[in-house]
Amino acid sequence: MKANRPKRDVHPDLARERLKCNFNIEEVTNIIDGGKDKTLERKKIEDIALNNGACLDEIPDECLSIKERYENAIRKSCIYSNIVRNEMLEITGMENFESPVLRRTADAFFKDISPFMLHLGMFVPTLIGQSTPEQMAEWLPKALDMKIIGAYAQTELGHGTFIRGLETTATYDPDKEEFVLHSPTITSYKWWAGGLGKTANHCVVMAQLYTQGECHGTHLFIVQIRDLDTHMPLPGIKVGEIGPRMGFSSADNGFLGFNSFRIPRQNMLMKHAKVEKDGCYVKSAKHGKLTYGTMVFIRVTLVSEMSFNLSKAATIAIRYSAVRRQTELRPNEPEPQILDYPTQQHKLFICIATAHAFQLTSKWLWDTFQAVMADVRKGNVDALPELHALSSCLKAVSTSDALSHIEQCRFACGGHGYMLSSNLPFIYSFVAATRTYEGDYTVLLLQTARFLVKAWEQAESGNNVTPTVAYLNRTANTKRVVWDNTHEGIIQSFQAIAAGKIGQCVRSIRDRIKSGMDYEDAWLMTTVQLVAAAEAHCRAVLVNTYWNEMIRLTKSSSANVKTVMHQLAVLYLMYWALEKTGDLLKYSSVSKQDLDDLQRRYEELLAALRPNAVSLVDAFDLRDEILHSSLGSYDGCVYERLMEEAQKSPLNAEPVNPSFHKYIKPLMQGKL
Ligand SMILES: CCCCC/C=C\C/C=C\C/C=C\C/C=C\C/C=C\CCC(=O)SCCNC(=O)CCNC(=O)[C@H](O)C(C)(C)COP(=O)(O)OP(=O)(O)OC[C@H]1O[C@@H](n2cnc3c(N)ncnc32)[C@H](O)[C@@H]1OP(=O)(O)O
Ligand SMILES: Cc1cc2nc3c(=O)[nH]c(=O)nc-3n(C[C@H](O)[C@H](O)[C@H](O)COP(=O)(O)OP(=O)(O)OC[C@H]3O[C@@H](n4cnc5c(N)ncnc54)[C@H](O)[C@@H]3O)c2cc1C
Repeated sequence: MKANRPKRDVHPDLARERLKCNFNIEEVTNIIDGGKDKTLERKKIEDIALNNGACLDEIPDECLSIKERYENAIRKSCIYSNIVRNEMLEITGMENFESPVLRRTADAFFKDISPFMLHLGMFVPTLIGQSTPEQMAEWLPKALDMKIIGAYAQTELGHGTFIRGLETTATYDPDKEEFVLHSPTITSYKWWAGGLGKTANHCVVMAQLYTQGECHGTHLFIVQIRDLDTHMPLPGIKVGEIGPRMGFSSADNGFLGFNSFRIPRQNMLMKHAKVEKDGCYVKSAKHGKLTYGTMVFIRVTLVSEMSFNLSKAATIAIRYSAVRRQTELRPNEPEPQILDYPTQQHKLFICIATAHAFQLTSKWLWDTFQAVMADVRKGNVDALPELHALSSCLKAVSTSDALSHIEQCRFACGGHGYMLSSNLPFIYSFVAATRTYEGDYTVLLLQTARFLVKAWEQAESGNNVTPTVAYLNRTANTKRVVWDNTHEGIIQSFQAIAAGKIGQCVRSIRDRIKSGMDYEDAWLMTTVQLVAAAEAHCRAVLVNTYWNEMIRLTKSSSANVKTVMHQLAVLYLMYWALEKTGDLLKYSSVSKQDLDDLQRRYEELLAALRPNAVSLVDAFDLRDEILHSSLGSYDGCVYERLMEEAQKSPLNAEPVNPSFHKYIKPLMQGKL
């Protein structure tokens, strides 16, 4: 079902915008992609996906029933995974099966979510991260070759956050050398796993391990849940889909219950702990939380995922704003493009800057993750707490910021932004889920806060702390930092805010303990402040990393590219400084005059960026097939596309709907 769309001339307003561009777009694209070779590789992979059946559906997905939508998503997922398996992985290399480039081509097929996403997104990474070499040899080739399709079943109806509270049990039976999986209560039913409801025939299950009469906490097991031939659930398995959701509508999120269901001993994923044939439990992990590794991995990848989603929303809203005209400024003058309104620029330019900030930070985070994992493989887990703290806060803040900026993009498109054909509601509901899944925002910031409180205490007593909190060594014992409106000054102010807030948390906890509370209650009473402190730390990390990476990556760029990349980074610093004026007043010597100057400079910067705005989103290089938007296509033919999409509404298939004769007419005639 491939729709042939008419090729149109570029809207004159967009064409004029492109003539104003004063920098080399390709250079910026190369920076975002991570180098010229990476851009070429991405384009090659996109060509393969888009020339091989990426489908613009004749009937929009949103006009289909739940069942039709799922079936269409499965049809396309099969085509897509075949292309990934047979063609794309040849280019990226099998080890890069999770490359963001592959991920973004998937959007050419699915406005919503592929039911296979969690197979590649979590099942395969769990096999890689949690298996012994023998288990990997057994399962991984089958999974990569789509001979088995998996899900990640951790969350239960009763618990998502508190993993130690999960209720599913895996009890070892040494006589048969099997584990017996059981769901003892309704709340122990697995709930939410993507692809579990109808698609997966296997899944990774997190369950409480019992052996020799003792509980050893949560461990991971690989479980076949459906017959590979008939796809019927195996005896002892109760599986289904959880029902309609805000987004993720084609991902068949599922529930799963076990009735004394048996699996072989070898199906416990035994990289970090094992159960011997006789039932003896042996732990080899040097760190108690290594079984949570897949979650850390996904949290790391989500930062780049947020950059991608934000760049899509920004492209749609900025191209639309260049074409949309509204309200005469002066009598008899043409209505301006809405992009000329500084209020519109304020909503949208931060989205471009944030997409850059997240992209550059995500590459740095990925390198950090790889280095820590290499250490872990050698048995050194010293850097794991810092990685956990860092990935937790960056996941929380990037998903939360992306969500609010994407909502601003929708606001920026007025009524048309509310149309599903704009794609903004799909992008929004996808990103809304990311703020919750893989660790809720508040919960993850509280994890970071635990690390920060310990780091603050170390710094306070004069000990050196780890790199991402090194600013505490400088600022832990300082009251207020001297305000300086350069980029270094603003970055230092963010570090001072973070240090000030963490210090205030430590004092609050100590005061509460002094007044008779135990540690747990004192911590609990301080959690509102602790969340704010962890967020402030994350902002300090983001501004510092974005700035340093921007400088590093533009060293050999042309002058105008340097300028525009510099402008975006300064805009990012100023935007957040102005958002946090209360904190600046509290933790730096900033004056009212300084803040007024900052506001004025920010407004001047919006105006300076205005001529390059459309080209900056062109530099994201998002093809129309990936954007799926009536408002954001490269040619800017917004009104034609809106009308075209309206024609596809099933309600327009007939001039008069039967409900007129059945209900409305009798009502009009007083016969109802
Ligand atoms: C064919 C088409 C496909 C195309 C797609 C292609 C590719 C896809 C690629 C990318 C796509 C992008 C993204 C989408 C992919 C997948 C995502 C989709 C769906 C989401 C799936 C899920 O949501 S899975 C479920 C996730 N669940 C959670 O995250 C639960 C959150 N809870 C926790 O993480 C934890 O349990 C906790 C941290 C809240 C608490 O744990 P607990 O055990 O109670 O620990 P504590 O007692 O509080 O702490 C003790 C101690 O441990 C430290 N710690 C905790 N966690 C970790 C860790 N992970 N690592 C290291 N250390 C850890 C903690 O800090 C404490 O330390 P201290 O005692 O020293 O303070
Ligand atoms: C679209 C989607 C896809 C998903 N896919 C999967 C999947 O494939 N596999 C899987 O296993 N799971 C999956 N999940 C589940 C997801 O990981 C959990 O929903 C998430 O971790 C949050 O847990 P929860 O639902 O138990 O929320 P809760 O923990 O019940 O949170 C509810 C509220 O309580 C607050 N709260 C909870 N604990 C604390 C605390 N200690 N301190 C302060 N506040 C707290 C939270 O901040 C939140 O405001 C998915 C969820 C969604 C929405």
